[in-house]
Amino acid sequence: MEERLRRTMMFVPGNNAGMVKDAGIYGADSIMFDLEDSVSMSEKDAARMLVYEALQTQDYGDSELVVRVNGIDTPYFKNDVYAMVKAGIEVVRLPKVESAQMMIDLVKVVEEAEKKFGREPGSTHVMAAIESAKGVLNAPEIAASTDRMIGLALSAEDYTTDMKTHRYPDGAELEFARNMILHAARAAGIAAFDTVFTNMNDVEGFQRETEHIHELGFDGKSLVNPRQIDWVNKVYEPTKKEIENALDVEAAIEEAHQKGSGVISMNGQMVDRPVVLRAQRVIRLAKASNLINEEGEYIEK
Ligand SMILES: CC(C)(COP(=O)(O)OP(=O)(O)OC[C@H]1O[C@@H](n2cnc3c(N)ncnc32)[C@H](O)[C@@H]1OP(=O)(O)O)[C@@H](O)C(=O)NCCC(=O)NCCSC(=O)C[C@@](O)(CC(=O)O)C(=O)O
Ligand SMILES: [Mg+2]
Repeated sequence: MEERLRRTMMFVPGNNAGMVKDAGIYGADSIMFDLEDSVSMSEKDAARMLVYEALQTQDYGDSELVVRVNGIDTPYFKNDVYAMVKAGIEVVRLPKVESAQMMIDLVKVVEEAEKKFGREPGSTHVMAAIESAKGVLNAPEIAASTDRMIGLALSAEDYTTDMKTHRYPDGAELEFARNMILHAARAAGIAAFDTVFTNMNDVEGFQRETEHIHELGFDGKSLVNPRQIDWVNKVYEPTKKEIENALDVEAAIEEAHQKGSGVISMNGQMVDRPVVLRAQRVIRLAKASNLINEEGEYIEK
């Protein structure tokens, strides 16, 4: 199956009826309804009901549907998971994950809910938000904790609090966590999401951070505002040169396969499996940015 693009995962406060209703119009790769920290204690039940209703009635297009449930040690957790699985959510994101056992405990509740509400067993995926030093150090075992896992996310607001620091423009305080999470995710074959950027007025800072995490190899970022979607997509958009090279690689490897070989030389450059996999990712990103037409050619903008 073709790997899903997850450049943009937008938080939508679960108690905001307007935002929940319109969340599908912005074209986020993933929409993440939040039942946790953007919802006050007094609104937890109302938010869960609002999101449940919206999942039954709204059309969110091609966006992947994710919910951030309340923490496993809260009184809301089980009701959140049951309601969201009943509504057919695609991914449950567990916040403040510090151990593989927390993911195993989540999956147990997801399994119960799938059984109770007649959902296909195994159809609900999960992901972990890493928000503490303990979570970062245990990232490899968390990433490998269950077959349902689609990704790890860095949650820098809680993480920097746990580390007794705060966020700085150069992001030095996040480098260790970013590298741990990225390596743990890649070793387990799942996605890695960088953290939210919360200063809406600092567009330059947002772009700088996105370019940095794109270079490191993250799949994308968690976002708090629809304006950030285009900014991320722009950074992840391949260049004309990258696209043309990827199309050449695809053609070259096709020719190699016809000759019964897995490797070929293209303009003096060896083309083998890793080069092909990178080219395929460039082509997927180019298609998502409407930069390749039906005939598989680059579209000049
Ligand atoms: C930031 C701001 C207040 C700015 O307000 P503003 O009013 O300036 O927004 P504008 O740009 O003017 O809005 C223009 C139009 O877009 C609509 N619109 C805006 N935002 C939308 C959205 N998110 N979803 C759908 N629609 C949206 C809006 O309704 C309007 O629609 P309309 O009136 O029709 O034109 C607003 O965006 C917002 O509330 N964001 C969500 C905040 C949130 O969820 N925080 C919790 C998650 S972080 C966390 O918990 C930390 C973490 O846990 C993270 C981790 O774990 O990763 C960790 O530890 O790090
Ligand atoms: Mg948090």
